[in-house]
Amino acid sequence: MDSTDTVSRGAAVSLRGLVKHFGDVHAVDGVDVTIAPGEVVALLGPNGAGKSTTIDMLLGLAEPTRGAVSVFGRPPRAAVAAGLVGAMLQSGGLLDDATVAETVALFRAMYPKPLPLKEVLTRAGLVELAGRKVGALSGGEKQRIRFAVALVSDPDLLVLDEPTVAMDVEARREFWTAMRSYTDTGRTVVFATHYLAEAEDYADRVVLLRAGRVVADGSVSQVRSLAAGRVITAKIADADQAALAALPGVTSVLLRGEAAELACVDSDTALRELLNRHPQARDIEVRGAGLEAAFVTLTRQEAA
Ligand SMILES: Nc1ncnc2c1ncn2[C@@H]1O[C@H](COP(=O)(O)OP(=O)(O)OP(=O)(O)O)[C@@H](O)[C@H]1O
Repeated sequence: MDSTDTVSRGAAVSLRGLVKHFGDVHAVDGVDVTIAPGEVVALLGPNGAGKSTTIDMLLGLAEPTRGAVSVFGRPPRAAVAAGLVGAMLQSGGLLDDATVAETVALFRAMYPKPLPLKEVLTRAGLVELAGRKVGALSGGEKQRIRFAVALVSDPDLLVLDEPTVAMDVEARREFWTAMRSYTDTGRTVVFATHYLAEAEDYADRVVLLRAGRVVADGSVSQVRSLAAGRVITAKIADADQAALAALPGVTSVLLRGEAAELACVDSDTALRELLNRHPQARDIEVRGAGLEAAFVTLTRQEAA
């Protein structure tokens, strides 16, 4: 047994050299990620980055072209069959004529030791909707049913593909409160999202994907500082957009009259060069950039 095997045995999720091609499309192109039990991991990336394809392989819904997936040391399907994994997918079909309680009861019947019905309904915020027909619910309410279904087996790992996509701000907040009470019990969560604020607020770790590859992997603050770590603002007379953009350490420039805003991967080098070339620059400020700036820079850099 090599050291990688030792690591993946204790891991909640191990993705090794994972590749998925659809003809010429390299949806996932060599992903290596190990997730420890208890981690809450956000999968971030622009459209088509490979998030859903990765999740499908993680759940055993798609076979990798190459590479290996294990969940709690087992093949994904075995982990799912053992009730270790709960999933909330974008396309999960629901029966419109069944009530909320009937729907949850149906899924409970699939597992040997499901959570009590009342507890599932409470955790998913569905107690008041229990008797309602599924077809009469809003998009956000249906998402709560999908969350309940993901919880019925009392899984150790929850996998969520854009869980709050149809929810308004209040529903999203309630969803994450419910999720927090679940993760506080030490469960592992992997969620894909387009909302950077959700990754920032709820994930311990961010895995940033672009074109099927991992372009950043670390805590929110590590990923934030990896790319557009800093933004320099300054007033510069006779500034030239292209010349500023060509300064070492600068990734992009916004220029309005004399006011320049420089997104930087290396703000120390950029600032030295800026003052060298524009000694008259004034009102200089250097500040940290948000996760959104890092996201834009990292995904754009790779595209170039
Ligand atoms: N069944 C399929 N057949 C052919 N191409 C596919 C298939 N599924 C996904 N793809 C392609 O693989 C790439 C990755 O898609 P994927 O759905 O995994 O991305 P994503 O990051 O989840 O995107 P989004 O944020 O839009 O959901 C895309 O180019 C997509 O068109």
